[in-house]
Amino acid sequence: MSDFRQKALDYHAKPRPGKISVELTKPAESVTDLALAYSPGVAEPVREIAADPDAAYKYTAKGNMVAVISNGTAILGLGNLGPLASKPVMEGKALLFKRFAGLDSIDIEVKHRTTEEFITTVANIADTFGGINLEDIKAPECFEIEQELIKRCKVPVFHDDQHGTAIVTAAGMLNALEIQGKAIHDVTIVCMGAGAAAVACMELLIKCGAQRERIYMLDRKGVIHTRRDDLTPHKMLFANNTDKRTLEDVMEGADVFVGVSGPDVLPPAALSLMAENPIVFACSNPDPEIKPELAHAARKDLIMATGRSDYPNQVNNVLCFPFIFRGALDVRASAINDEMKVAAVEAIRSIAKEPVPAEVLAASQSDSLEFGRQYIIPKPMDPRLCQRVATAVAQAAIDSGVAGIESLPADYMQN
Ligand SMILES: NC(=O)C1=CN([C@@H]2O[C@H](COP(=O)(O)OP(=O)(O)OC[C@H]3O[C@@H](n4cnc5c(N)ncnc54)[C@H](OP(=O)(O)O)[C@@H]3O)[C@@H](O)[C@H]2O)C=CC1
Ligand SMILES: CC(=O)C(=O)O
Ligand SMILES: [Mg+2]
Repeated sequence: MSDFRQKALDYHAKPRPGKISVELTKPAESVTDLALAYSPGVAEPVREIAADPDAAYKYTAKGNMVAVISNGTAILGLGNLGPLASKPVMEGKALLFKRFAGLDSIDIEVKHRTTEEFITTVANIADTFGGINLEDIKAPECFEIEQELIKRCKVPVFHDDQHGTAIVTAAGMLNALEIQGKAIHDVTIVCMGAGAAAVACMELLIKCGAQRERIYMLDRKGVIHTRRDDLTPHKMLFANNTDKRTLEDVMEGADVFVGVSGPDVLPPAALSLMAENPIVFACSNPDPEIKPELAHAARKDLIMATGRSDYPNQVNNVLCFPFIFRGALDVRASAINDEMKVAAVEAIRSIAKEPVPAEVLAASQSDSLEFGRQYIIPKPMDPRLCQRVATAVAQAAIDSGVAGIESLPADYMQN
């Protein structure tokens, strides 16, 4: 067994299994404490909530609690390994919610037979939480699941692999294009993968100015084009009227490659076909579409990003989901809308252009980080992410009319 594999297993197993636990926020030592916490005192908030459901935000942990919910059908790039096997990833998301945004979070892995059964299960428990983060649910079911849950739930529902990934990809891409001297309107984009992350990333890049006709999307069968008769409705949105059929066909002259598919599917030789100053986001986890060492050996003029923590330029939804939920929950937003997503993109990308605090350099084990090819996007441990992204998202929720409060407190995110 490799050293790293053993270390990762030990990290999860010791000193106690798993990565999260529950902590108490009130004293529970004496009979007086118990009389308040449990019987008879607990009856008072019960009566308040029965009379007014919003009182749950005042008397329970609901307003600071996110459910991370999966069925394990697209666990990272590992595939459909079932709900229980997804638990380490979902606990990991809970760890990140707490560590980076102070949000309490619990993982829920759902076994189900039909899509409707999954939707009903989540809808039936949604009121317990301030928000629902859907995770690692494969396409195409993820699209129906998210849309239906948004309709049925009063709290924000957000499929992280779609929108968290899209927000971070757009933030990193806009910066990378700026560094490479390219305009988003003019670039040709190859997107390897046509699932949850791919569709949302390309739709958001289009909202940011990319041209749909200049995007070539591929699935396991190759280029998605108008003469294919096996396309789902979401793939159809990206069907090109083109004679190009293979990865090599579309990489010829391309400016940008975005990989949200699987490991090692981009051969180094394909990089030599790309235009000058190309951008490669190989975002599949844990193993990218191409290893950065191979990509840099093939192209010296490249900007390269992966989804991993152990290479420069980590394009990963961890830069978004803790903070977008922090902002949404703090203003009791009923939804996470496009205005909030765009606000998150701008807030994330702006941080990369500013000097990096010493604590972030230390945590990143770097001597220096400066906006450029090796630093297009902030590091997850940058405390400015929580302040700036949550504030921008909360304000956008208020301005777009989905918040439950009228204005942000003057000292919001000041401490
Ligand atoms: N860095 C980040 O923040 C994130 C990275 N990801 C990564 O993106 C990948 C996809 O996740 P997600 O969209 O949720 O999963 P989905 O199951 O929804 O979609 C997977 C897509 O990838 C395609 N695909 C898989 N293997 C290949 C291959 N060998 N060649 C071409 N296409 C392939 C599938 O093709 P087909 O339709 O033909 O089955 C499908 O369209 C994962 O590796 C995941 O780790 C996801 C979210 C965030
Ligand atoms: C990062 C993430 O959510 C994924 O790879 O699925
Ligand atoms: Mg995921």
